[in-house]
Amino acid sequence: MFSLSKMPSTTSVLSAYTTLTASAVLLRTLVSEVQNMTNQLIPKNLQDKILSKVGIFMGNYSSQMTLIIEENNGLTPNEIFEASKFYLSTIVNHPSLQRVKISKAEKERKFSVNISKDEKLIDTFEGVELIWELKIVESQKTNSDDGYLSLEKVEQIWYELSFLKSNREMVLKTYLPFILERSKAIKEENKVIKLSPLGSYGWQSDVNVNLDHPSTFDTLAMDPQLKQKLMDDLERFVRRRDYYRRVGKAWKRGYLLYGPPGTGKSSLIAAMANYLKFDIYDMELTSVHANSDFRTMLASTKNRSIIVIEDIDCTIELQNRDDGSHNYKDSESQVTLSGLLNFIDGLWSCCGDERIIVFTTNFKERLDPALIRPGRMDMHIHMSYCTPSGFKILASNYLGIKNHWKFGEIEELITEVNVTPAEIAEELMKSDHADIALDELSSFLNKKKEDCKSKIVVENEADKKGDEMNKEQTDAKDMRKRKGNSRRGGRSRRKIF
Ligand SMILES: Nc1ncnc2c1ncn2[C@@H]1O[C@H](COP(=O)(O)OP(=O)(O)OP(=O)(O)O)[C@@H](O)[C@H]1O
Repeated sequence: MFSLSKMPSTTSVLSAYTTLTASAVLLRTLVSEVQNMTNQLIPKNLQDKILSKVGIFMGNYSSQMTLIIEENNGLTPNEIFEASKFYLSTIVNHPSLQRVKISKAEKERKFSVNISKDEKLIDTFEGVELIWELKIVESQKTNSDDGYLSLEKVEQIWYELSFLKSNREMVLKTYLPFILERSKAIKEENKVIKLSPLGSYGWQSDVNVNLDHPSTFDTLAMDPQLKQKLMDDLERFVRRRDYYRRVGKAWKRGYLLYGPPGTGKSSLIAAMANYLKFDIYDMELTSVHANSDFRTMLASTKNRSIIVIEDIDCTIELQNRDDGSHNYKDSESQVTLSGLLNFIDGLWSCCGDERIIVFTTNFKERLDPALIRPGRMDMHIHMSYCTPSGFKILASNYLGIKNHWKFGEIEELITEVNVTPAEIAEELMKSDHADIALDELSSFLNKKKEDCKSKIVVENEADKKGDEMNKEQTDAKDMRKRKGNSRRGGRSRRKIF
């Protein structure tokens, strides 16, 4: 029981306090001495390691600090959280981890792995130990939508990043920026390229699909120099952000791909998208009803994308709509060539960065000169019939061979006939055995050559017949003229109409 007689006197309390203070001073001096000796004897890195261990086991939080990285920054996503998630997924094979979270979205190709709740992952950066931990707290929120009360599960998620206070500067100035950069690179590597239709309804996220087109510059059969030129051009384009700003040009580039059907125009677009990791918007001009739609469509596309208008020659009536012969009251409610040109390089085309516009056509000569004049489409790329070097690429793709005794004969035939890479690809796919497939191809090419010869003979004969008929007609005309003149007796020509 508490009694006043047992209370210590003021003098004894003061004396105890003095003793304690003296001991504290003594202890501080001792600690400082030990610190000095330690600094001289033990390297800084090792000291940090020991301290961090001591900190963990003895709960000495004074030497440690923890950064809280929440999922959201108010209403917007927290970029560091996202980056940390990507980064941690690349180091989950660390031996310090016992449990790893694994998942896969239906449309994704790869598993996604990450640290699981309350699991500690120790990363080492520039010799410093950094301890990551994922925290999840579940709670329930009451909703009162439509007058009904319902309970909603809410998850609060954050990462805790702990390290020694002495490394604070390094973490903020080097480690976190490194994570941001690294996650950007990983995102790029794993990016699934999307293909979306683009019509007057704008871009609809629910109709986009993963591109999943296997075409790459390696698999494309096209003139090697042209291929290299295009790849260099694309690379220069993506790294020229500052250049475009400096010269006052919108950061976009236009390519016109032309050539016969089956020469690889669509495959080239897919190869470009795979190379740059750009999404593709496939614009359906037939679904555009008014010039004003172009603006909505442009605004709905994302940066780092390729906008494709295939078979632009099929929309040739645009030319007539715009040639002034039609007196449209309101050009905004019509689709006109000038509307399309505005879409390509007008003011609205400048909203957004790293945009590529690609037109394809089988008939370049049918296009309105305004569409292809210099400066509008930056590069015109001719996709030609197959060449011997193109055939070798296809043989390597389809049969996995670099050489074969039949190559010489086939290459010669290819220079004699117009054959598309698509036709060659189809023949090569007929068998897994190189001998059989190449035999098929050579018979196909020989037949094509024969057909071509007989076609030329028929055409020549038709030309000859035509020439003869023309000659007969001209002779008859001359004859009639001569007769008429003699009847008129040199009178001046009468106007018939
Ligand atoms: N240059 C090429 N290199 C590799 N494969 C090609 C090439 N050209 C065509 N092919 C093959 O032929 C198929 C059809 O080619 P693609 O659709 O790319 O041609 P296109 O020129 O776009 O034809 P179209 O004008 O009819 O749209 C492709 O899937 C591909 O397998």
